[in-house]
Parts: sequence; structure tokens; C-alpha cells
Amino acid sequence: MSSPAELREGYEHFDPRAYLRNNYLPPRADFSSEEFVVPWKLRCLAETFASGEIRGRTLIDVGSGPTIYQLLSACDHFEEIVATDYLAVNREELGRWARGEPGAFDWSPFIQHVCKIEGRGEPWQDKERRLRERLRRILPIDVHRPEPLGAPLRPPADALLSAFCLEAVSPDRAAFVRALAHVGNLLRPGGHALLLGALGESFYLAGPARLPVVPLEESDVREALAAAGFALRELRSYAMPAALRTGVDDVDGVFFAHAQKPLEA
Ligand SMILES: Nc1ncnc2c1ncn2[C@@H]1O[C@@H](CSCCNC[C@@H]2Cc3ccc([N+](=O)[O-])cc3CN2)[C@@H](O)[C@H]1O
Repeated sequence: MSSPAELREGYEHFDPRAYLRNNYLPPRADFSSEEFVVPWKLRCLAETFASGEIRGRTLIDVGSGPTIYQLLSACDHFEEIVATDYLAVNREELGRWARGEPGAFDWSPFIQHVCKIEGRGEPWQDKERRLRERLRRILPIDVHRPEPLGAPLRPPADALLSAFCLEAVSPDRAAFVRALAHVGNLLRPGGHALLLGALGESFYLAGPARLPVVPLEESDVREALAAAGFALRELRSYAMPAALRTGVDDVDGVFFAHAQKPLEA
């Protein structure tokens, strides 16, 4: 089990470009079949937002890392998207994309795929422009703090999204529950929480960094959400095929959870 100090030290060597290469270029960024992990993740989000039930003024993305794919369906339903990450290098990577600067990561295959599965015939450049317009703030965050942003979000977020962050920064399941409770403080009562995360993962690589991950099973996710005070709406799992087990981590699968913070505080 890693200590919080070891975790912090590990993240000093996190290389965003290596992380993007490991997870968001082929073979993992394969859009040719719904059987592959990226189309599965994008479909979970597109289907959940398609109902129109999850909408409002602000959505906060917890531990965005250097990625924006997780915001592509959300951005149609919120006036403001707040991205967050612990590392300045990741916030800078997000800023480069948001400003359309040269050298930013090319998310166009992901944007094109989301427009295709949303089935509205929307030009992908329109969705790219809308996300860039609505991605208004990129803030530092530490989910180990009861107030992860250092101060309460005013007004609290109407929805919360987090992809592959909490299990990757929690030394054990109890820390995972605490991090969930902390980020729940950013969400208004009745607000929706959407989580994507790794199942059965104990480490992942990001360039020189080798980061520990608390291995979770679906039951751990279910129990953690309940312990953190969330009401579970839906929990889906994906098993990582052999072709996508590339050695950049030892992830067995991916979970998608849709939960809600109860109205009564
Ligand atoms: N205390 C903290 N509070 C908030 N964020 C923090 C804190 N410390 C570090 N961070 C921040 O959290 C990190 C988020 S990236 C975590 C990566 N998770 C594991 C990786 C992800 C992945 C992705 C895709 C697929 N797939 O199959 O498609 C599989 C996998 C499995 N491996 C990083 O941005 C760091 O900067």
C-alpha cells in the first residue's frame, strides 16, 4: 500500500504526453468497434446525457488530467464546465487545447466519434467550439482535502464528473471513500455524479512515473458510493480485452457509475 507521500512524489514525475500516448492513441484509441474501450466510455456518457435529465449551470470535472474527451457529451447540457487537476503540467495541457494552440493534443477523432454516436449530424467543429467556449475555468484540486478546491464552489456544481482519478490517487479503499465524500462537497443536493474508473488496477505508467492504484471491484465502487452518501442510479462494467492490455497498466476493466447526491443534506 502506497503512502500519501509516495503518491505525491510519484506524481512529480507524471508525463502528460506519455499518459496521452498510453491511453488516447491506438491501440486503445480504436473507434472501429463498440467492443473497444474508448467507444464504450464515450457511449456511456452520450447515453446518460441523451435523456436530458442531467443539465444545469455548472459541471465540475474532478481530476481531468490532460484529457477533455470525458466532457464532449456533457458540454451540451451545461453553461459552464470547470476542469480541475492536481498538476500544473496537466492544467497547462488542458489550457493549450482550450486555446487551440499549436502542439495541443488532437482530440478530433474523439469529437468526431461523439458527434456520430449522438446522431444529430452535428459538425464536429461545432462541438469542439462549444466545449472551448464553455470550458471557462481550469483549477487546481486535491481530493484528499475536505474542500478539494481550497474553498467551497459557489454556487455548488449542478453535476460532477470524474474519470480515472479517485482510484489512482487513493492509497486504499477507505481513502477512496473519503475522496468521494470530499468531491461530493462540491455538488449541490440532488446533483448528479458520473464516474468512470479502473477496475482491478494496481499501477499505471505515465512516462518515468509508475503510479500505484487501489484495485477496485464493482462491489467496492457500489459500497464506496453508498458510504460517501450517494444514491446509485446505474453501474456498468467493461472487461478489458487482451488486445488492449498493453502493459501501460494492469487494468482488468472499466466501470461507469451514475449516482445522485440526495436532496436532503
Ligand atoms: N490529490 C489529488 N487530487 C486530485 N487529482 C489528483 C491528485 N493527485 C493526482 N491527481 C491527478 O489525478 C490523475 C488522473 S489520471 C489517473 C490515471 N488513472 C489510471 C489510468 C487511466 C486509464 C485511462 C483509460 C483507460 N482505458 O482503458 O481506456 C485505462 C486507464 C487505466 N490507467 C492525474 O491527472 C493527477 O494529476
